[in-house]
Amino acid sequence: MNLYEVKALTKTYGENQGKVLALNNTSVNIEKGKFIVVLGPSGSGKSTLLNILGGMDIPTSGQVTFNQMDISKYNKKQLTKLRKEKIGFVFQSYNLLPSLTALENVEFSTEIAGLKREVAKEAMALVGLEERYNHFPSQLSGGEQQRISIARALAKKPEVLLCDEPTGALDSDTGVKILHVLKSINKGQGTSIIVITHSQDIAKIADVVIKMRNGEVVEVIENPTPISPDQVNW
Ligand SMILES: Nc1ncnc2c1ncn2[C@@H]1O[C@H](COP(=O)(O)OP(=O)(O)OP(=O)(O)O)[C@@H](O)[C@H]1O
Repeated sequence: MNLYEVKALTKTYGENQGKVLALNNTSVNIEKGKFIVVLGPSGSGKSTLLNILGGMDIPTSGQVTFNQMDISKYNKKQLTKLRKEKIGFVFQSYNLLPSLTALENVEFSTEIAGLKREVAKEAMALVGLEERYNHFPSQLSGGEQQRISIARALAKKPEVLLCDEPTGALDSDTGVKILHVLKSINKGQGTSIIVITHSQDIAKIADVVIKMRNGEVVEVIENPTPISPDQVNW
C-alpha cells in the first residue's frame, strides 16, 4: 500500500533569470509503514520534496497523492487540516517555544490536533523523557530538545513523520540516540518515517533509500537488511 504517489512533480521558484528548478518532472511511490531515507547532495531538491509531501508547499505542476487523496489540488484550508491531523514534522533546529515547559510544548500540539491531553504524556514516554516534563528547553541538552520536538510531532498521532536532517546539529552519540527513537517509533507504532540526510551511512538504517540528484529521484533502493543506528559510521 502506498502512502504517497508522486507523479511528474515539478517545482520552480522565482521567475525569468532568477528561476530555479527545484524539482524536475520527478515521480516516486512511497510505501506505508516504512523507514525511508531521502539521500542526495545539497540542492538536489530533498527539502522541496519533503515540504510538498507535508503540505507546507505546493507543486508548480504534477500530482501528489496521500492515502489516495490528491493533495496537490488542496486549497490552503485543506492543507492546514492535513498538516494539523496527519503529518508530524521534525527539523534540524528544534523550534521549541522557550517560555513553555517540555510537556507544555508537546501538549500544544495535542491541543491543536484536538486530542486528549494524555496523548502528550504518551508521546513524551515514547521518546523516553517522562522525567523532563517540567524542564524548559534551555535546561535540556540538544538531544533532549530534539526528543521533545519528536514527541511534539508524535503528539498529534500522525500517520507519517517527516524529518529534515534531524541529527544535523547533534554529535554522533546523541545522533545515534535520535535515530534509535525514530526507529522504535516506526517499528512500535507503525508510523511511516521519512528522513532527509546527506549521509550515505545514515541511509543504511533505512528500509528504502530514495536517491535524489538535480531535482529528480534517480534511484529507489530497497534494503532488506537495514543496520542498527549503533552501527552507523558517523
Ligand atoms: N524558497 C525558495 N526560493 C528559491 N529557491 C529555492 C527555495 N527553496 C529551495 N530553493 C532552491 O531549490 C533547489 C533545491 O533546494 P532544496 O532545499 O530542496 O535542496 P536540498 O536537497 O534539500 O538541499 P540541502 O541538503 O542543502 O538542504 C536549490 O537550488 C535551492 O536553492
